[in-house]
Amino acid sequence: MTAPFGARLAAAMGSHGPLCVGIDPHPSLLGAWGLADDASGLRSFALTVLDAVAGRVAAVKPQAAFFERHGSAGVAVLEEIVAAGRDTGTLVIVDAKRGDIGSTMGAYADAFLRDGSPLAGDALTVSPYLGFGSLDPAVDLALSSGRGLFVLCLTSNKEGHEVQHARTDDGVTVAARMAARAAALNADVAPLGSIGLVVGATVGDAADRTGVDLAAVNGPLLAPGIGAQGAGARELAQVFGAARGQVLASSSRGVLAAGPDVGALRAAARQAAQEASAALS
Ligand SMILES: O=c1ccn([C@@H]2O[C@H](COP(=O)(O)O)[C@@H](O)[C@H]2O)c(=O)[nH]1
Repeated sequence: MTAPFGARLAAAMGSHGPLCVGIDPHPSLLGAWGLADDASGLRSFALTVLDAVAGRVAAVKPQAAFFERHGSAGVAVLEEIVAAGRDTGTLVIVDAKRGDIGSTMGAYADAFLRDGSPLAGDALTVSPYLGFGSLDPAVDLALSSGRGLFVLCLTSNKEGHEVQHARTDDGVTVAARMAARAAALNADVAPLGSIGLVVGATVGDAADRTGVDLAAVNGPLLAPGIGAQGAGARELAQVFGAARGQVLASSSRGVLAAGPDVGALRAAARQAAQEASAALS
């Protein structure tokens, strides 16, 4: 029986520090690395990132969109990278941000969270904006298979407030409601629940303003926005406060820009992990 994702992530962050390296094969990065913008370029890019950081960081996060834009050949590369990442023992968070009505969500859960599925990593990013309950099939399968979810809560983009800061009839913000639902699923779990949230490192004091109690979530907090989107150590410390021990900082372009040299990528990831660790300790 696989240990729960939250426990596996806590152990990985304890061993390697609180950094997740995003595998985002942007066309511009492929070009800068001297690779073609096709499936073979994607494959070289992603395998190089794994070579550089697997076994050295807590997690990697392939961004599905950059693979899907190449159709079935790109999805086949994503499958290969998910398998290769898992073989190294480094946790794989598939960033596909799925969300749909419950019956269709069951199919997404099968694709990304079921044992034996070629797209199943250790965790999946999901969108709760069809209602948190629409995620039930993914929650059930994640928890029963030792996997995890990262539910979008306070996203790093500037438009996120339009939905996430809105208040429902009872005056509670949408973001706070999503966080409370995740907290209920993680109640009494130690050391960390498996239903995490996405909270951008760029959101400033949004958690306070929206009434999101990050520490009470008792689950991991995936924090994109480091590096290319402008956040750094100061922002990490400011945004997460008392919840800093739950944070998995995520950087894609900030690390990937150091490639294609494996040693340079490794050094960039090491530096990002050290900075995140110092900011969050
Ligand atoms: O709120 C969110 C949720 C997800 N992301 C994803 O993280 C990476 C960020 O890449 P950088 O190059 O480090 O900016 C990317 O895959 C996004 O889709 C996010 O940025 N914000």
